[in-house]
Amino acid sequence: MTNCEREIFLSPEEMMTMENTNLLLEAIKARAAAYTPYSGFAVGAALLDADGHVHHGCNIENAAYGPTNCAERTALFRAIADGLAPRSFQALAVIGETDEPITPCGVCRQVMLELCRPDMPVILGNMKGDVRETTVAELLPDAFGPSDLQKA
Ligand SMILES: O=c1ccn([C@H]2C[C@H](O)[C@@H](CO)O2)c(=O)[nH]1
Repeated sequence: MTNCEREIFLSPEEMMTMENTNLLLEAIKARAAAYTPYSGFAVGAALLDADGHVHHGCNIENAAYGPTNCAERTALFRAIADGLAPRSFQALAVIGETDEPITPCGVCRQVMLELCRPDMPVILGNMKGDVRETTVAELLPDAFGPSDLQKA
């Protein structure tokens, strides 16, 4: 057996790290499309669906500021508009040029809770390579969510 033929076995932790890295790389690709004439702060998001497909999102700013859409919501709304089922997603990665791994705004946290399962992993990164993994529920404790209206 040559070195090339030898199989490489990865531990579950190593597999997880690889999947997170891949999704963050997709978020970096998504970030390239950011429209940020006001803040100059580009953010990218990548949403992994149940079939393994990735949906890109970027922030899209507005002269009136308020209508600005964050990268996270762009990815989620795009996937829902494309017909994917709410709460069917596997993971969301987000990246921006922050000192620590980027942390989503409150509006995006509420939208994540609406459209993702509470235990869905959220992988947060920055352009220096720092990474933090959390979940939708951890990002929005004590939340008012779909179950409170019993329309989930
Ligand atoms: O998690 C975040 C944080 C901020 N932004 C955007 C909103 C705005 O366009 C810019 C500055 O807040 O970054 C995101 O897209 N996602």
